[in-house]
Amino acid sequence: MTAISAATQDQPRVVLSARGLGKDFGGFTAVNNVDLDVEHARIHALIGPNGAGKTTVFNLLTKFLQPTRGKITLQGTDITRTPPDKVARMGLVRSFQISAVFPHLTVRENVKVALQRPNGLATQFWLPLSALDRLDARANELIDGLGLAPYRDHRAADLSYGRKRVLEIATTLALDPEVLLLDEPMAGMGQEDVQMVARIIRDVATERAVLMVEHNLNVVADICDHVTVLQRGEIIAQGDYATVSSDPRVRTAYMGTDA
Ligand SMILES: Nc1ncnc2c1ncn2[C@@H]1O[C@H](COP(=O)(O)OP(=O)(O)OP(=O)(O)O)[C@@H](O)[C@H]1O
Repeated sequence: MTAISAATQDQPRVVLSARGLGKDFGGFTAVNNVDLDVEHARIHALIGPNGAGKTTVFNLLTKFLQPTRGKITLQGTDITRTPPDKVARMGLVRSFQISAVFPHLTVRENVKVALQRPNGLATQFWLPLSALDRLDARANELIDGLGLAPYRDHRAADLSYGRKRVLEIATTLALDPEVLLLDEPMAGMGQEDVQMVARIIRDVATERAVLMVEHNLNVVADICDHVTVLQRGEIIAQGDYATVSSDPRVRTAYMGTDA
């Protein structure tokens, strides 16, 4: 590799960006003046105490809520007024947790159903065998890549909680997103599942950007490259975990003290 191409690879590439983002609900400002840059091949955490505005920021970025103020760009394109389905097709995909998985279908069937969406195959009544073969190959690739191979023919309902989350991530990856938004991916999990899902998120992020809301600060410290801390709708700190966790404002926000 030449020095120039190595340098280019090391350059952070911003794929999702927000400037001056704000949301008012009636007279109440839930999010104010949020600037955010989410980079390719990085895991970015959005943290903050309850009611800080994390979910609202997620809803604004994915366009489930219309911003009151500010601008959002995805790969350089202004998406501030773009509807959510179009934003998803442009590569910004949000995980919808287990509800996106059909419990009575097997792991393989769930992934194939998800794969038919981006390919537009679902609208066809029957498919040439070659198309089905391609679908099978891609489904197997996703299943193997996420460590679900031993459970390929298990019904989703019979999977452990952690593996259901992994299957849900697999169905999201079927859309081949450039930016993956995960809302509390570790919620309700035991330690073993947390470690498995953390490993998978790290793998997933080698080829795309991940933005996640996460309450488990051990996970954030472990796998996140960049952390944005919100409090009362505003950013109070940004940087790597070591930087934000030693920030007195963050300590006060979490503990009620900076001691
Ligand atoms: N649709 C709405 N109408 C009015 N207020 C809202 C609405 N959605 C959120 N809020 C308020 O905005 C603030 C931020 O809420 P949000 O759910 O974004 O916080 P959060 O950081 O995700 O909290 P948690 O960690 O508890 O999920 C809260 O005070 C909440 O009550």
